[in-house]
Amino acid sequence: MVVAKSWTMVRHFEGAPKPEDFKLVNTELPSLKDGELLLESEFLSVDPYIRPYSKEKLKEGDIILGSQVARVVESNNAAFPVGGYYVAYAGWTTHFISDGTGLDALPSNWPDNLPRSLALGAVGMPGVTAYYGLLEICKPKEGDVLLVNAAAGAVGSLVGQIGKIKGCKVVGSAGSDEKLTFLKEIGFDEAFNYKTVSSLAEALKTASPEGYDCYFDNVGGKFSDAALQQMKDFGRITVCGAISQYNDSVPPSGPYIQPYILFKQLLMQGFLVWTWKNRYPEAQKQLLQWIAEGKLKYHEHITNGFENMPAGFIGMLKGENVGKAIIIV
Ligand SMILES: NC(=O)C1=CN([C@@H]2O[C@H](COP(=O)(O)OP(=O)(O)OC[C@H]3O[C@@H](n4cnc5c(N)ncnc54)[C@H](OP(=O)(O)O)[C@@H]3O)[C@@H](O)[C@H]2O)C=CC1
Ligand SMILES: CCCCCCCCC/C=C/C=O
Repeated sequence: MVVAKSWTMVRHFEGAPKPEDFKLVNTELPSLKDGELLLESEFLSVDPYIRPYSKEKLKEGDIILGSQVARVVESNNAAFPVGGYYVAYAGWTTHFISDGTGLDALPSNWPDNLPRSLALGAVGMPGVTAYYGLLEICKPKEGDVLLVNAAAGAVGSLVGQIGKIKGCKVVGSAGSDEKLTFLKEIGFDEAFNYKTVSSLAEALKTASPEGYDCYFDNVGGKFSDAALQQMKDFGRITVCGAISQYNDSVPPSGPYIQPYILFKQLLMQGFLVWTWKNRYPEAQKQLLQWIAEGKLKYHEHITNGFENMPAGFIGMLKGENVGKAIIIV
């Protein structure tokens, strides 16, 4: 008999998630039926989307949303043999039973020297987000100036590097000086700490006096208010995230952006990686190749221990991570 440990939501988050919003529960799993398999989570992912989506997708007592790389430990389904590794969206749990629906095998050419946790990061959902969100919406061209915020995180650090591969000048913003050093190490041309600059507008102008052709927005809010004013005519904007607003219970009223969009003739489009689900393999193949060629560097921020998962999640939302925040069971 297997006991699954799972993190459940005690109450809906109000403002920033707090340790007391989470409860660890043990559940005895039943024996497998025909066609079922038992999986054990090896790596789990903590991602910003959990904060906004939990409101509409979860009720109190449910297992927290999330994905993992899990190994098949028992199987009554010949299509999923013991020992196979899959990415699943089974939530914050150490073990789960599946009939195979929704399990994604790791890419078949997974190199022996790469950690499987990358299937949750640079070669997984965040990697695919950076790839299509940048290339299909911002459509960067050689010589373009690209701006990305939350630049030292899972998505942002890849966006900047893909921008460099495509011949852009890349400017990043992040929330600590340690992160700025990281951004320079992975090839960003300019980087500033949005928490310590005296004026966002001035920091954006100093980093690129001629303005920005492409803006990959992970943050929204005041940062975007400032960034829109620095766009060049016909600039392209990917609205990928709005992390500065996920904890707001009342939407802030902001400057109204229509005049900037109108007079600069900007293109601004929301992006959800889920829409690109059937094109994951194409992006993953390219991401793996760039990693193998040394053109794309990945960095992981590891929290050890399933019992520390809420702390890893809360810490990521506060900006403690450099690169992809991962939990090792
Ligand atoms: N649209 C889509 O399909 C997807 C969207 N996303 C979005 O992309 C963004 C980045 O996700 P991901 O790379 O996984 O996460 P990150 O690894 O970038 O971690 C989140 C980071 O956000 C930054 N942050 C937190 N609060 C604020 C704030 N108030 N203002 C500015 N920055 C803040 C922190 O960095 P710092 O120290 O710099 O503040 C923190 O490290 C998120 O908005 C997420 O929702 C992610 C995946 C898919
Ligand atoms: C129950 C929802 C699972 C969705 C996982 C993928 C999230 C993609 C969209 C992210 C948006 C903002 O972070």
